[in-house]
Amino acid sequence: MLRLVHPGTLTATVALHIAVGLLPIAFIAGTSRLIARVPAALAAHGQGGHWAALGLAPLLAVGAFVLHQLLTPFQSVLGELITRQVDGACITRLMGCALTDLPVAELERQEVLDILSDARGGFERVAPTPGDAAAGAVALTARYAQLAGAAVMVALVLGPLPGALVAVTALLIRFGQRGSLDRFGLLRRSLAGQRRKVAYLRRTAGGSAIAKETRMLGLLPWLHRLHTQDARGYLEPLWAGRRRLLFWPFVALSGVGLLGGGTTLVLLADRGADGSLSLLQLSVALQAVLIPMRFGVYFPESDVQTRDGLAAYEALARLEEIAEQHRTPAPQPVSQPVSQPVLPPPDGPIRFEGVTFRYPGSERAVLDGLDLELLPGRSTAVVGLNGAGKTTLVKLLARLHEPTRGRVTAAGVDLAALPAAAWHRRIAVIFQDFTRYQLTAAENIGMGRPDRLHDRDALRAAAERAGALELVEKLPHGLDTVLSAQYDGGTDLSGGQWQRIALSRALLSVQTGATLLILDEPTAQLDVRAEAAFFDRFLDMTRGVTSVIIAHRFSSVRRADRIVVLADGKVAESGTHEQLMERGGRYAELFTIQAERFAQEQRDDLATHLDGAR
Ligand SMILES: Nc1ncnc2c1ncn2[C@@H]1O[C@H](COP(=O)(O)OP(=O)(O)OP(=O)(O)O)[C@@H](O)[C@H]1O
Repeated sequence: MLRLVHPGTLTATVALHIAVGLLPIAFIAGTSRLIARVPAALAAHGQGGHWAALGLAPLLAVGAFVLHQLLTPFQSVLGELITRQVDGACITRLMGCALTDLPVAELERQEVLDILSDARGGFERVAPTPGDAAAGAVALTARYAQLAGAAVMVALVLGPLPGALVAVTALLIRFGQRGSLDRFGLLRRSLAGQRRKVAYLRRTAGGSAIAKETRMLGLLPWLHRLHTQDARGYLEPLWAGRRRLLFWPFVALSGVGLLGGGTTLVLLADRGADGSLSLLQLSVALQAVLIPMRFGVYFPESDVQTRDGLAAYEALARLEEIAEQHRTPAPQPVSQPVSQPVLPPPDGPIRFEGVTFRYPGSERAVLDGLDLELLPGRSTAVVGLNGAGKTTLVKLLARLHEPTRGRVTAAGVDLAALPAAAWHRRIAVIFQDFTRYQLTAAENIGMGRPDRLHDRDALRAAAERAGALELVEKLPHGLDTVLSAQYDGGTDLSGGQWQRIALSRALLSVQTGATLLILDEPTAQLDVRAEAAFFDRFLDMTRGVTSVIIAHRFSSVRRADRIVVLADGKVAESGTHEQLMERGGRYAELFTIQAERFAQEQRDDLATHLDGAR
């Protein structure tokens, strides 16, 4: 991890810590010399020579003290610099890993989510970060420099054996405690799942979204109970572990410290009593012996930082390892030539060929031998009941998951053989839960093609095609308005307005090279009529583009070139609206039920309206 620190910063920090660590040793030397000179100064008192009798000792003591005070603040300044450098590099790696390198299937695995939560917790400064760990580790040089200085002083006064004794005692305590801390760190890591639950509840309860429901439904006591229960599930094993792994070893190690320190002090007292030590030696050794004794406590500048910060760094390293396992191509037999993936022509048909898909850890096949062809330049609407697998189909098409069996091809080329990034550039998707970035309108639209983010004409053209230009122009700062009222001059958008922005984003991709447009029910917040109008407009605007539209309400997509009904993991029916109605099958049945319900709702609305008017 220290490789992430700029060499100049690292060298300067280590040098500073060594200086700050050794200055107390110089102070001990100065004060001891001062004490030793006191009798001579007293003798010279009144004869005007008492300052001269003290010699340079006061200067050494005061100089060491003042310099120590002056340099100490720079320790935290340089420590902060190390923290920033390491965290900056790590956060870039974490973003790359979580947002692109890790396959989506991995991001849905419990174990990976736990690791991710630990890594993210570290970077969000919920716990010490890897940068804090690096700064804390470097800060230890001050402690060890001081220990070395103290041991040398004891050795000079009492001999090499007592010098070695104080050093070894301090190191034994230190490494004993470090071991305890590491074991405690492992326990903490094993509780990642529980910790994630508590963190989720705290984050949710701290946000504004839940406030309305909490008031309306009187959820507060229930939330309190849930929080207490989850917090106990996490904290009780942690506390028990702290007693077992930290407290009792601490008591035992304190005994070791007492033995080593006590032996040295007894030796010192004995040598002092028999007159074989001068006042200077006695003072030096007495003060020096106290320094190793401080190794009996945890170091506030380093211990928690290295334990938790390293855990976050290790979590990042494990995520990168998982991502790497997916990146490594399967070894090819030596006799077979390595084939380069060929990008399919953009105007070929896309086919699902006998595609079966199970989510990791699930026995149920969501798609079960599905065959489906998406015709180039035409719109295909995919409809079906809740849980029929419509979104799953989109995920396979977008290569966020790979089929368990069968394949998806574009112009005959298996998508699995293509680099995912190249395929992604061919697609524009609006997901059900598309991201509403708290950024400017320009950036929200420009996300469709980040390399065209500054091409205002392209952004406007996309907004115009999506019917969002008027909306954008009415914003307080036009395209530069932040789409969140939480920022100065920013504004919130309605669900429908957001959909238009998302559509502009997708159309920008199409304008600049994407050849397949996918809409996964981005109209959930619209009423029936608005949804139908949205899809009609969409179909008009994207004529000639290969598009896939997922919809709940059958009536909304009746104008699609082809409608596909998904059921039991397969295509149950397909055709135009008219063909499917004529056929009188599942589509016709569900369409009629939905149409009747809609007509009834309209009659009810009208009756309520008339009652109110009377
Ligand atoms: N990440 C996942 N892990 C395990 N099962 C999942 C996952 N995502 C979806 N499923 C399951 O797969 C099935 C199909 O889900 P999918 O979201 O594809 O349906 P859908 O037709 O889009 O439904 P809806 O109309 O409600 O959006 C459901 O039974 C769902 O529970």
